[in-house]
Amino acid sequence: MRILILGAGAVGLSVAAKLSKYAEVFAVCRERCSTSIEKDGFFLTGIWGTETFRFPCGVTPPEGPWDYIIISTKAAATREICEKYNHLFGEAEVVSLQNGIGNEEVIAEYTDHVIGAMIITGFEWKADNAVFVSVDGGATVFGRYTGGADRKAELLSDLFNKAGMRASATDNIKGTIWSKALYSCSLNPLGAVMECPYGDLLREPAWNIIINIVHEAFEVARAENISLVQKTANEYLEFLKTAKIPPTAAHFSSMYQDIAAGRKTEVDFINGAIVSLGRRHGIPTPVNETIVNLTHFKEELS
Ligand SMILES: NC(=O)C1=CN([C@@H]2O[C@H](COP(=O)(O)OP(=O)(O)OC[C@H]3O[C@@H](n4cnc5c(N)ncnc54)[C@H](OP(=O)(O)O)[C@@H]3O)[C@@H](O)[C@H]2O)C=CC1
Ligand SMILES: CC(C)(CO)C(=O)C(=O)O
Repeated sequence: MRILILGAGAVGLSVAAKLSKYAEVFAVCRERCSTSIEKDGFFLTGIWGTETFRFPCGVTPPEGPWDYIIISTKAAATREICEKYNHLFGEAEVVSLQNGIGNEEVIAEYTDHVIGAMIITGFEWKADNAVFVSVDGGATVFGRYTGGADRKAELLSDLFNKAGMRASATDNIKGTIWSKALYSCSLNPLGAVMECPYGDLLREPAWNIIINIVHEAFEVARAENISLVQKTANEYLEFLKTAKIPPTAAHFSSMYQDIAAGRKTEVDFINGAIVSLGRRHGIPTPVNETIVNLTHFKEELS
């Protein structure tokens, strides 16, 4: 199987490393990363174990055809990646291994072969050729975009499992992506602005804000006809508190890490997407809008 990973950073390089033992993989990454990886290998540490990997990577992808093309940039770069590399898409299944709402819609403008994914494992840069895998909030889930059972999504999930990365396939990838977006819009920006790990957000003043974020987002999800496992905002909040926060309680959000490193966050594709979809449906989302502004304010101050 031939797999191309486009925009390989903390997530993409780690996944490339693990898959490289079972498939022909090439990771398109920044030159600083490929230079270090070619010289010393790629170091993975943390809950997936400690191992050094060697796999092909660089700034220029080899020719296709590819079976799967995995996009693993931040959401803001999805269109740029599609513009630059859509000539390689061919019959490949193009997979969004990203956070946020809207990546699959962008990819679908360039190909009919779109697979969505939801990943809830934590990856932190340690060097240009080193990543620490910090937390595991559940299996990675793949599914045909926009829905339905799908053999190609199942095959990819099987390969991830074989390579030691917990995965499954779903016939409702939209619902799965939205469920992660609800988790991210509740915890990610607040953790960044307040500079605290997820576990601290269970304290009452933070939780009061999260209640409002989730209620607004839930109304938008309903207007978008998203099928979620939890049928009410309160049910989701209970799930967040009891099932999702505990395994990632010590984690500092990726937006916190982005701001600390002087990068822009993905807030526009998480809470910002709730705000813009809310506008489309005439649903007020003042708390999510405030969170977007607060996060941008924090980005500017840092
Ligand atoms: N890190 C985590 O714990 C998790 C992340 N996610 C999601 O996964 C996605 C990827 O996250 P993550 O890996 O952390 O992000 P990173 O920023 O570490 O990785 C993306 C990489 O793509 C590079 N890149 C951007 N554009 C191009 C291009 N045109 N050509 C080559 N390389 C390019 C970036 O370089 P540069 O920075 O120089 O632009 C960066 O190295 C995000 O949507 C994130 O929210 C989901 C679950 C957990
Ligand atoms: C690392 C983790 C599990 C927690 O936020 C995550 O999935 C993310 O940042 O998107």
